[in-house]
Amino acid sequence: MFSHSEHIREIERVSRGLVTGRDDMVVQSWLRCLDQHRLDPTHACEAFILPEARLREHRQRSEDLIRIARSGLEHLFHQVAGQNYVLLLSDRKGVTVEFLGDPLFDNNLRKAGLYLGSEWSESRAGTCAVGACIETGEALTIHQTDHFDNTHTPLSCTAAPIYDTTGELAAVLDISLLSSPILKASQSLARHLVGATVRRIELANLMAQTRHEWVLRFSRSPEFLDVDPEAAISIDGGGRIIGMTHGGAQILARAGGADWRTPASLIGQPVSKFLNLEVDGLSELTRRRPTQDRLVFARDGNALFAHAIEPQIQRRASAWVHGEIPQAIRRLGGDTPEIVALQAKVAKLARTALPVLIQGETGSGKEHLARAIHEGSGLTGGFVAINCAAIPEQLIESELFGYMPGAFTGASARGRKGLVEQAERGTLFLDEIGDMPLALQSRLLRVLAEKEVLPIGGHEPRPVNIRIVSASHRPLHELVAEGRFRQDLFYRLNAATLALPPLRERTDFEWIIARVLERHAKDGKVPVLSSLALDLLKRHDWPGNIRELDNVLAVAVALSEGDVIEPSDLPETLPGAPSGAHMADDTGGELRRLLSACNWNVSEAARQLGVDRSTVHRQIRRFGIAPKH
Ligand SMILES: Nc1ncnc2c1ncn2[C@@H]1O[C@H](COP(=O)(O)OP(=O)(O)OP(=O)(O)O)[C@@H](O)[C@H]1O
Repeated sequence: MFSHSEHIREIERVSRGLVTGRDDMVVQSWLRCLDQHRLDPTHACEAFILPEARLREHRQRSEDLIRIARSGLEHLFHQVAGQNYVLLLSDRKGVTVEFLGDPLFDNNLRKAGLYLGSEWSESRAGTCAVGACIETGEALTIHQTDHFDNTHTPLSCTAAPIYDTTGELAAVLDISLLSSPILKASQSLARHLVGATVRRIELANLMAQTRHEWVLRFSRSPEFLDVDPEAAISIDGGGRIIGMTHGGAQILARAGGADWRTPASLIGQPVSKFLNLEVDGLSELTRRRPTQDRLVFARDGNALFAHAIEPQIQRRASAWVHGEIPQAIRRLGGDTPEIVALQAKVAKLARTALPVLIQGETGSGKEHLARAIHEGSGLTGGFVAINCAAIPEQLIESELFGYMPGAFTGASARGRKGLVEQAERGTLFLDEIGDMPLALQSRLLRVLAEKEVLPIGGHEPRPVNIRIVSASHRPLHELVAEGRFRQDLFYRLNAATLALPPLRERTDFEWIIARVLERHAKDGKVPVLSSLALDLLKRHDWPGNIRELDNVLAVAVALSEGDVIEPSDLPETLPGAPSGAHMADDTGGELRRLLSACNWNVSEAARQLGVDRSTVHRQIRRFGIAPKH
């Protein structure tokens, strides 16, 4: 048994530059303990466990990492079950934020510092696996008397660093034994297992963060490429590297003669600098081709098997199957060639993360289409809609971006999440985007460009992952030309435009009528139209589109005697009336009925008629219509 005094003597010899047979990284760590951390080997310290409140802060900061790492940790714990190993996940300060160990030994583990909240930084605990791993950025084993502090010499600990996708050290995974065989070599299997677990955690993290970009995975053997790749990088549409696992960073660094310890020399660089590959060539490396054909050459001459994964967004299990048009999108219309072409375009766009702009007259079904895009996307979050024309300008900001507690007079004490955050992992539908005030357009642009949101009164932007669908009944490019809409925002929103035909031009007019009639079934019976009534509907202009049709048929169903709707059940002004003229009946009876059905909400009545509010007001004055009290 190595005594405390022998241990101190060895450390002193090392400090004088003598060779003692210890691994070099242990020697370097002892020297750091003496010279930088000013620790005294004669002074043994108990393990330090953080108070509850501070531990909570550390855990909160590492929440995402813990979530991603957990299944890897559990899998590893399973692999070493029954061998008394303890697993610690520590943050980059060395604080244990997650712990898996046998509860039978709880007390002993806690005493030894193998516990939640223990701090294993080198400056606090002396040479230890977590601390030395943080200092060097490399996987290592600190076995028994390798520890600087005599308190920890019974332990054998193996740790590996976990890097984030930008190449910064984010955490350390440690696997420790309270008592172990004398030989350090006994821990080489532990090092191998920890290394493999960390590799999978980093890969899961890269995949979780990369939805809209390419991921390129590597392996030296074609057999393992698709099932357990060794490394991965993510690449944006312009061919620049935007993320990497540590293995990925090492491949790039080797290929480009750079140092993985300076990630800035890798992130943001064109992939072609490191690999004999351009972004256009990535589609050649997808699973569609046999693995052994997917060989990529690094600039240093090394060859690697590669697997490229196309940009995607997270989907539900029942996600879209290639080639099939989802139900929600099929419900958009009948099967005329024009509508089928529209459905096919919608289906293709739905499964991408591209922002879509919908243009179409009022009431033509823009929101209906936006919902179908959301449902067809397989996104796991919700559909959140905001009508920029319907809420006062000064409220749009807090509605969209939310606010912090006490951000302004009258703000709720708990603050409020904005619609942008409520749409996390889902779709934010911005209806009548043309009515968004210019000042807010810049803030929205920031959300889209930076993928983060800053609530009113907040200082820390929060990351968001949303899909944006916007709509306008006015051609947005005209508003841009008039200087009323920011051009840069227009381009951001308008990766693709979908133009909804007005009802009068729809080739599936009868299909739409059938759907609307189904909605107005009375006692389970779907009303039918006489051929004359259908003829009248076909000849009308429908300035208010499907919403107007819906309203007209609702009234007709209510007025009709039997199941058949006759021309007499339809508004007199219907056939072929030019836009807006159908309000101009002599008595204003139609308008009166509509206004009372809308609770005298003039905007709503105008919407249903497909005319301006001022037109409705003019007609109200003209006919002297007033609400009944
Ligand atoms: N394809 C469709 N089939 C059946 N009903 C539809 C269809 N599209 C829209 N509708 C119905 O038409 C009405 C108007 O649709 P929606 O609100 O989507 O239109 P909009 O263009 O967003 O209107 P606005 O311009 O006023 O915002 C709704 O009652 C909706 O259910």
